[in-house]
Amino acid sequence: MTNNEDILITEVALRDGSHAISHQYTVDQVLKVAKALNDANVPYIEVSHGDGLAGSSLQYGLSRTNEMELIEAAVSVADKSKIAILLLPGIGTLHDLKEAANLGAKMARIATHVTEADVAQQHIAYAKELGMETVGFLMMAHMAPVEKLVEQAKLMESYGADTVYVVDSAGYLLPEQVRERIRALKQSVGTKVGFHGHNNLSLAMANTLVAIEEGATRIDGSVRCLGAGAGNTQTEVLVAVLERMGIQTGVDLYKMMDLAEDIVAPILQSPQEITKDSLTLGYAGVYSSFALHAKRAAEKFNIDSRDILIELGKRKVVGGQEDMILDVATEIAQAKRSLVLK
Ligand SMILES: CC[C@H](O)CC(=O)C(=O)O
Ligand SMILES: [Mn+2]
Repeated sequence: MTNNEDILITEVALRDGSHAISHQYTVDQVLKVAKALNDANVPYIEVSHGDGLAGSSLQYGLSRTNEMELIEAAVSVADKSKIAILLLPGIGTLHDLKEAANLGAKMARIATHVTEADVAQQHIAYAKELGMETVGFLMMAHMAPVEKLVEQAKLMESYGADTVYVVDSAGYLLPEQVRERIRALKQSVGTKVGFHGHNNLSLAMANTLVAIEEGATRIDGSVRCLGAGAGNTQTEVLVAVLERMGIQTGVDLYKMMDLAEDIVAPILQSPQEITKDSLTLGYAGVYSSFALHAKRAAEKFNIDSRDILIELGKRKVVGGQEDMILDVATEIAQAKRSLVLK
């Protein structure tokens, strides 16, 4: 490990948190957050649209600022931290990856649905060619049995991933489910293993600690829980807990607390809480980034957003199927109307 730390944290508020603020980051906000994270010795800072490079679109939500400008801003203030980007093959391209690398991004996290690692081959290989550290990011990890996850992680490894992540995109996994997944990966792949949690069932911290117990050494967190849904494992809290457990992260706790309170809290449109919508994401196993889309659809059709999310969970909708949110909302509204007319 670099820096003799036990756990290396990747701060995701400037990427996953983009979902929570409808992709409205400004250069000034990114400069301030990235500088403070760098000063607090956070090893990796992820910066991208919430849905990864080139995510800015009507389907996923338009960014206020071109993400390449945000990446450039973060790189300009990070002399210790490395800037990471997220890329979902099919949304981001090799061209986007190259542009980010040219701007100084040092880590490429290539994200696929948990059963679709094969679409990451080109992107992982190209990131390696560009000299970047590479992560295979297996999203919606609850949707595949452990053996399938292992098979997909092995594929990511064969493409050149330095680390493979178990990504609990819906915040659905229970601690024992995290345990069996991380344990299986540790037994079968030679890469480092990481964990990315969401706090929709208030289990992000517990799940992260179980992941660490089973040998995960790369952990994602979002300061002030600034991530999709109820947010991720809260970085400053994680640093404090690990410090008490005698586990070194190298991150300065007071500086993280100050950043959370003074810089990040004012960026939030509302405090990150486990609301009825985010709780439903975790309960139904739905992508955390769907929360705001479902809320808007519910308002438009005057229906309960929880009904939309539960139905999306039943249909096992995955990332990239955001258009289904409106379809499901329309169907629920029609069914409601026909009930009234009967
Ligand atoms: C849509 C990409 C997604 O937000 C990536 C991620 O953080 C997750 O799956 O949890
Ligand atoms: Mn996430």
